[in-house]
Order: sequence, then C-alpha cells, then structure tokens
Amino acid sequence: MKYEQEKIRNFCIIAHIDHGKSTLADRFLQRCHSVSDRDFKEQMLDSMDIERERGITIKSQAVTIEFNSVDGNTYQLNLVDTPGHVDFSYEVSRAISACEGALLLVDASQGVEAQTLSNMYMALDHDLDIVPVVNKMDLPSADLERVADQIEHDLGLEREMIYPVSAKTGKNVEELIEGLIKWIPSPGGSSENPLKCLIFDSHYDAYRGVVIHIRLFEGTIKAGDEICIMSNNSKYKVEDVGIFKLGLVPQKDLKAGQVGYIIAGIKNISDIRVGDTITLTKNPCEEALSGFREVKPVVFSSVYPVDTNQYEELHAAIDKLKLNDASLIYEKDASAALGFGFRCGFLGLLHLEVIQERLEREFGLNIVLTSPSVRYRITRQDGEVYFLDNPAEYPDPGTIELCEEPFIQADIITPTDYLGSIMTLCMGKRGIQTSMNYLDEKRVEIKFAMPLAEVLFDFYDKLKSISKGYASFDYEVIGFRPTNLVKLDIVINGDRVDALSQLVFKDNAYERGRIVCKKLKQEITRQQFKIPIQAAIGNTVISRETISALRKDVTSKCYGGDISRKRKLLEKQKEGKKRMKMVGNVELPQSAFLAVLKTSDDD
Ligand SMILES: Nc1nc2c(ncn2[C@@H]2O[C@H](COP(=O)(O)OP(=O)(O)OP(=O)(O)O)[C@@H](O)[C@H]2O)c(=O)[nH]1
Repeated sequence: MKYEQEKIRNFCIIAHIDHGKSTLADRFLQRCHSVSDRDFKEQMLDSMDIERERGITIKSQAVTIEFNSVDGNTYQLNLVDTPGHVDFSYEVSRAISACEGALLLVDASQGVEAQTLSNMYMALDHDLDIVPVVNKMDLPSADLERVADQIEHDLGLEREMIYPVSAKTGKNVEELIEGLIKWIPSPGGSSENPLKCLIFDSHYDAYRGVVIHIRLFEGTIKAGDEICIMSNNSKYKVEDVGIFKLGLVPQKDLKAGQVGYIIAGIKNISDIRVGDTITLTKNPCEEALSGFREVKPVVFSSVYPVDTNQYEELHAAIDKLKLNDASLIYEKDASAALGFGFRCGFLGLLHLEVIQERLEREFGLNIVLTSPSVRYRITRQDGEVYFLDNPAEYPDPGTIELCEEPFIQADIITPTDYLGSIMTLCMGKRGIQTSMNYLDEKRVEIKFAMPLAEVLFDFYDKLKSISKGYASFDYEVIGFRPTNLVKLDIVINGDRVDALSQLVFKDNAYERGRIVCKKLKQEITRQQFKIPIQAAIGNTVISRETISALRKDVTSKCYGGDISRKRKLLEKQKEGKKRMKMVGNVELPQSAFLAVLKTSDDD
C-alpha cells in the first residue's frame, strides 16, 4: 500500500452497548471491498465464537481499509472497532489513543445513554475530533429530531454535523465515509524523525509468537531493525512489519501516522506491556509517549475442576487464555471443600462469565466457580495494610483496625418517570447521591457513590427491570471507604463450606443469611438423607433450613416399564451431575455458588 500521510485517517467507533458499532464496521469493510461478498459474515471483526454468539465485542480490533473518494483520491482508513460493555472500557481507551478521530454512534430510538457520555469524554480527553452518527434510521421508532436535540444538548456537538445512517441497510454509509475524511485530520509526525510508536494492543499467534499492535507517531520501522521497548529497555530484532486486513499483511515498512503490527520473535506476551513506547536502539526518541492507566481486576473468584484429575489441564487452559488477555490474573488456590484450583481476578462479571464459558467450551473442562467477591483493604492493629479478596482468608476480626471496601461512582441516565424507584434502589444498595442533572424535561442524569460489592451482582438487572429497559448505567471505581464487614459462613450437613463463605456488610448479614439458606435449599437436590443448611457468623448460627430426605427412586415415576423413558430420565440426571461438586457427602451444583449472591427473596 502506497504511503501518503495526508491520505491516512485513523479513527475508532465508540458507542453505548448495542448501538451498532460492529454492524457499521461490517458495512465499511464491504463498501471498501475489503472482503468479498462470498466470504462476508456478520460481525466480521469479532473473531471469537463467544463474541459472535452473544453479539458483543470483547476485544478491540483494528483493520486497514482503502476507500476511493469522489475527490479522486484513495484514502487509507484505519478503523478500530471497540467493545461497548463497561467491563471492557479499557479497550476503548487504548483504541482512542491510536486515533485522531472517533465516530460517536447513537441509536436513533434509544438516544444518548450512559456509555455514550463516558466514551465521548474519554475521546475528548485525548483531543479526538468527534463525528456524531445517528444509527438505525431504518427503525420505525427512529426519532432523529429528538436524538439530534440530545446530541446537541447533552454532548455539545453541532447538529449540522450529524450523519443519520442505517448500518443495517447501508444507507448513507458512503456519505459518512466521505464525511469522516473531511472532518477527521490526517495524522501528524514525520517518517524522518526517530521512531516513536505506541503499543495499543497485542495478541499471541501460535506460529509467530507475540504480534504487537502499534500506532506510529514518528519515524519508520522495517524488518531487520533493532527495537527497544522504552519502559524496561528490552531489545528485539524486528522480523516482520505489516498492516491488518482480515489477516496480517506484511509491508516493506511502516511510517509515521500508520497503524499496523510488528513481529519480533517475542515468545511471552507478558514481556509486552500495552501502553509502552517502542523506539529504535540506533537513534532512539527522547521521551516515551504517555502510557495507559494499568487495568486492575475488580472481581475475584476461584475456579476449581469438578474432577480433581483435571487440575493440570485447567492450569494449562488458564495459561493459554492469559496469553491473549493480560487483564486476567490468577494464582494457585486451595479450598478444604473443593481441593486445588486458581484464584482469578476479572474486570467485571461479564469478563468472569466469558472466561468461564471459554474454559468450558474451548478446553472442554468441567469447572466450578466460587461466589465472586470484591477486594477489601484491611489495616491490621499492628499497622500492616493488605488487600483481601478471598473470604476464606478473612482474619480474626479482633486483629483488624480498619476495613475498607471499594466504592464506585455510578452514573445513571433515566427517563424522569423512573427516578423515584431508581433512587430507592440505589439507596437500598447503600448509595449516596452526589449529583442530579436534568438533561431535558424527560431525562435526568443521577450520580451515586456506592459500594462496588452492592452493584456487582443484581443491580444492573434490577435497574433495567424497574425502568423497563430505559435507564442506562456506567461506573468507575473511585477508591476505598471504611466499612463494617462480617464473614458469613455456610454450614451444610455439619461441614463448613469455605467456598460458600462471603464477606457481607454487617447490617445486611441476618437478611443475607436467611435468603442464602432459602436459595440453597432450592438449589441442592434432595438426597437419601436429611441435609441441614445453616448460616453462621463465627459460632453463632443465624439462620437454618432443612432439606428433607429423598425416599423414592426417581425411575419409579416411569411406571409401565418404558425403558427408553427410564433411560432418558437417568441420562438427564447424569447431565445434571456435570458441574456438581461433592462437598463432604453432599453434591453441590454450580448454581449453589451463585445462589449465595442473591440479595432478595424474589430473585
Ligand atoms: N434495525 C437496525 N438494527 C441495527 C442497525 N445496526 C445494528 N443493528 C442491530 O443492533 C444490534 C447491535 O449491533 P452491534 O453491531 O452488535 O452493536 P455493538 O455496538 O457493536 O455492540 P457491542 O459490541 O456489544 O457494544 C444487532 O442486533 C444489530 O443487528 C441498524 O442500522 N438498523
């Protein structure tokens, strides 16, 4: 591809979840003939099975496309598709730092939502030029006037700049590409200067090792060059450089302003840190680019194989997932009830679900995950400060001087009709309102400081259900605040099950204990003997339920001796046994570990 700096445009597509980023990226690829109609499939840039099935983007993906404009020139467009879900917002921030511009997509019937705002602020922080796009114009419920008012009023962007499109039908997509070429500037920098490029992502290729995704700000890079990674001064020889089409396409060199990849014989992905600057050992640049904030996991859970013989397999599988997901952290863990496993840190519950599903599907493992927990900060009486995320390791309360929990700022946008019920919900979750701002007569933005532990589990579902799906929510972690915790233990059939313990806010402990026992009673199947379930704080039992003994043989239901029915029933039982873990002599299903998170009777 010919290098003409003034004909390069680097941009990302940002939006609230489900507003149509991946669909728009598909249209761009088709319009620019990057993919033949025969090879085209939806969500081209979402390469993981799980992304396609769930229709979500998890990883940002860059691609270079060529566009022949009506002005007679051919432009090189570097497009970065980004995820919408808040768990993966760090991917958005990386994509943004590789670009000069952003297409901010707003759904024509949903309008501006919480992540529309947060993503726009992120783009503004990086001085990106923003082109507002209203998508889904083909929907009968599309309301361009209303959404244009919101874009003007809430986002402060000019309504004359809005491109109304339908990513589904392709309507106006061509005009949008012409428009972005006009509005988004070409990249600066000089290919003659010392090399300065940003690592904005990386992935692992089984044959070629680590592929580093880069954006060049200054200089030129080619195969044979010796590069230096500035944060740790490690040096590598470049084997190949190129650009992203639907695969890797080698190039003679890459120059200032371009987006592409480097392969340099790096075997271990942890040797590369996203956000780092690469330069040349000969003629290095003077100063590194300002990197990224490190992503920190906020939810922790332990993963155990159901069959203890699968421990090594599980280890290998987690290692492999980690290759392409630096945000996943793990260490060895052991539980009296569940044996050997791994304590893992995740970016949120969706991230946890994705990892769980990949371990099961891609590696065929049968696993159990313990109830997720946040990370607490403990100050001991002797002054030592440490972090704790595993309830099983909660110390003797007498040794604790101060216990603090992570707080978030929740940013909620809702139609005013639901304001009252949303405030009640937030206050019920120990939320403290910090601001309220009427965006217009019908919509209000409210901010709450809330404990992360309270919103992790059922907050989002509740918010959606009380607002009939209209309220949207975004959050960021704002730091630690003092809290009053107790450890709630669960005793099943006389055995204290460490993997079911949880740390809860003291005032909620009795209610939580009662609900957990009730839920566990529903989840655990009846067995040949009576099973008492108790919730306890220390040695004090605060709640109790009993599962009565099973007397009948399940197959006795199949009177008449129809053998195929009988077999079906037994097979169904066997199926149910998967993901069951023996604890003492009681079988616990995976759902039991999630049942302890339920916070009200009606869940
Ligand atoms: N009617 C209509 N539906 C659309 C249009 N664009 C996208 N959709 C649908 O909206 C849904 C979400 O689209 P995606 O492209 O997956 O949205 P996304 O923003 O990439 O989603 P995340 O990556 O999960 O944040 C899909 O069901 C699309 O088919 C459009 O122009 N019109």
